[in-house]
Amino acid sequence: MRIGIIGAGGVGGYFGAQLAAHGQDVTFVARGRHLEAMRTTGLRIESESAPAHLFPVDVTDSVEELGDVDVAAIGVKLWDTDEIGRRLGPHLRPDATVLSLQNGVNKDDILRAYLPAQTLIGAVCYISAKIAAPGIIKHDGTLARMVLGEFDGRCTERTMRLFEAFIRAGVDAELSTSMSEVVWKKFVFLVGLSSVTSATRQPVGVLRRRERTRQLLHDAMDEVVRVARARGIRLPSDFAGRQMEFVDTLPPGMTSSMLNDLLHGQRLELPWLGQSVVAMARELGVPTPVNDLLAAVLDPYVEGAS
Ligand SMILES: NC(=O)C1=CN([C@@H]2O[C@H](COP(=O)(O)OP(=O)(O)OC[C@H]3O[C@@H](n4cnc5c(N)ncnc54)[C@H](OP(=O)(O)O)[C@@H]3O)[C@@H](O)[C@H]2O)C=CC1
Ligand SMILES: CC(C)(CO)C(=O)C(=O)O
Repeated sequence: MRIGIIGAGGVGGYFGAQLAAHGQDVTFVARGRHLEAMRTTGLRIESESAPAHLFPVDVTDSVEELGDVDVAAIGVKLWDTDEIGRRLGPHLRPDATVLSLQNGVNKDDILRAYLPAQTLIGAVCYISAKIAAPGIIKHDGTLARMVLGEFDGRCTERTMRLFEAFIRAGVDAELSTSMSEVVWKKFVFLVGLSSVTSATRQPVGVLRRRERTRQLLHDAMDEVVRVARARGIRLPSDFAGRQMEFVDTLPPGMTSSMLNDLLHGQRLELPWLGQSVVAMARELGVPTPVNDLLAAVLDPYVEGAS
């Protein structure tokens, strides 16, 4: 398969490198010093479970050059989604497949505005990875999970081909027939984890060990479950409790991509995560005092360090 990876950061760089290292024809779109390093020294994945070094790397700075790919996977931060959709849409083949590796519950709606309707499939990934230095992606722990599926629940040849490509690349992949629930389940976990790790500047091991922060994490997730249920998403009412069991399996040093951005003075995805929960909850009349407070505490950092 000819695969374009737009945004070669923590997520795009990791999954793209694994696909390329296992036989797929991958072109990355990158920019700045990361692009230069990928051109000169390649793309290195530092990982305890799946280290890799691609050299040479097929990399460009032009989204428009991906016009003939079979699959385009989007791995930019949420604030760059509109730009990517606008640039990619007119160049895509009508039979291409697009998947967003991003977080949040409105990533696919943003893209739908720019892409031919049939191109988009659902995707949700679980991984902790970041650009450690130009050309180098650091994968923390061993979690590398990808859930894929058509939004209408059908099992199609294209989702099957992609699923098989991820499995061959060593990714813990799964095909789902209920992608909107999958997207919301990740959202519940991520909103809680990103807001609480960022507000406390602490990793998951500390948060789950201390009674108060454990309760805070549970309650932040539980409010998102209430918002989801008020919107008609079929999540069990005790889903936050079940997510705490998942939290207990994570490596103690794991944080979140938002805390990584905060510590590096970068913009935060908060408007699409915790702050969007607060906005949805207001419309629905669902009380979310924990997320209101966390969103307010993090608000001064949303635009990054000036
Ligand atoms: N990191 C993680 O562990 C996880 C992240 N996610 C989600 O995945 C998404 C991506 O996050 P993450 O991988 O951390 O992000 P990163 O910041 O690590 O990577 C994004 C990359 O895309 C580049 N980029 C943005 N726009 C363009 C463009 N027009 N042309 C070329 N390159 C571009 C950025 O460059 P520049 O730096 O110059 O902006 C950056 O190198 C987010 O929605 C995040 O929430 C999901 C699961 C886990
Ligand atoms: C919590 C985590 C690491 C899980 O994939 C994530 O999605 C993020 O921090 O953006």
